[in-house]
Amino acid sequence: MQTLTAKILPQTIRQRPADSYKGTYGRIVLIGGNQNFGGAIIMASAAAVYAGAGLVTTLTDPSNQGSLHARLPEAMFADYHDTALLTSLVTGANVIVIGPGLGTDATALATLQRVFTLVTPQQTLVVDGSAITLVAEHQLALPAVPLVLTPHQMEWQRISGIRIADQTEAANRQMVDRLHATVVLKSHRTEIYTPTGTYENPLGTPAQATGGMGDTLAGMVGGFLAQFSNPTDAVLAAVYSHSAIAEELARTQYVVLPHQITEQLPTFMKAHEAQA
Ligand SMILES: NC(=O)C1=CN([C@@H]2O[C@H](COP(=O)(O)OP(=O)(O)OC[C@H]3O[C@@H](n4cnc5c(N)ncnc54)[C@H](O)[C@@H]3O)[C@@H](O)[C@H]2O)[C@@H](O)CC1
Ligand SMILES: Nc1ncnc2c1ncn2[C@@H]1O[C@H](COP(=O)(O)OP(=O)(O)O)[C@@H](O)[C@H]1O
Ligand SMILES: [Mg+2]
Repeated sequence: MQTLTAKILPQTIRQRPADSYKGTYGRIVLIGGNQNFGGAIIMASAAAVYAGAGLVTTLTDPSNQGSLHARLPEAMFADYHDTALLTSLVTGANVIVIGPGLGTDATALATLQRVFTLVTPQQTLVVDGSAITLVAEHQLALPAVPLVLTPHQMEWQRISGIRIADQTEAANRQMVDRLHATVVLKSHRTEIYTPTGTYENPLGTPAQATGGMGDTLAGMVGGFLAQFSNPTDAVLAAVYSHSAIAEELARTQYVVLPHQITEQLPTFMKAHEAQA
């Protein structure tokens, strides 16, 4: 297992070319947030916007529209019950993030299944939170597209069948290769299994142990994938940045709130960008 270093940041985060516009930096849709978990998809969407994704649309329960726009006017809203709109937005996206706060009821399942049938190999799909639980509960086949899964240890147990105590590198690798996905296995020391390598994130702090921290990471992963050319590097750099910012904040804070990581992203990325 390789240990990630700060080198992944300038390797991934590029100075923006002058001759560019929002379309250059990707079109991302984030799907989730039922009537109870609206905060999850709002945090994920905010992370994608602050990471620099060009155009961000949030597909969620309509009860979340007001809070989404109050918190994040940069994001567009769509009702995830509107199947025609969902189809056109998913079809037009480069990156789709599904799962934060999606829940596991019939609407959530139908939405996930619809997205699985719509995505194509030209897109990248990030599957997080409830969407992972749904795949496990209903034994759904994952679509044959570039896939990133971001389970915590219990979600990984559900989808892989490997109990938390038995989640060794060898056991995880066998399952990752069967899933044909990049897997970000989140814990106090997150591991990233890519098609070609395995990485340990050396950073992270218990100040991060608060609800919404993973929702924020899912949005960052999506935001990095939307705009940086190497998808593996994009995932690695997002994981590293998430914890590096948290560690900086934890020097003076007992707990780090997910939205505070998001707020630091533009400054952090500027400090670590490579020169063109
Ligand atoms: N503000 C919000 O709207 C929030 C919504 N959330 C959403 O709630 C849904 C359910 O997700 P949860 O993860 O809370 O619930 P889950 O039931 O999926 O997972 C939590 C269970 O996993 C166990 N577990 C074992 N190892 C763990 C580890 N390393 N990290 C985390 N849990 C571990 C916990 O003890 C607990 O029993 C998701 O869709 C999520 O996005 C949560 O992110 C919390 C905040
Ligand atoms: N003690 C810890 N040390 C380091 N990182 C942690 C710790 N506890 C939680 N995290 C990080 O916080 C995030 C939690 O993700 P997740 O459980 O999906 O949260 P949520 O679904 O509530 O947003 C992961 O990135 C995990 O690595
Ligand atoms: Mg989560």
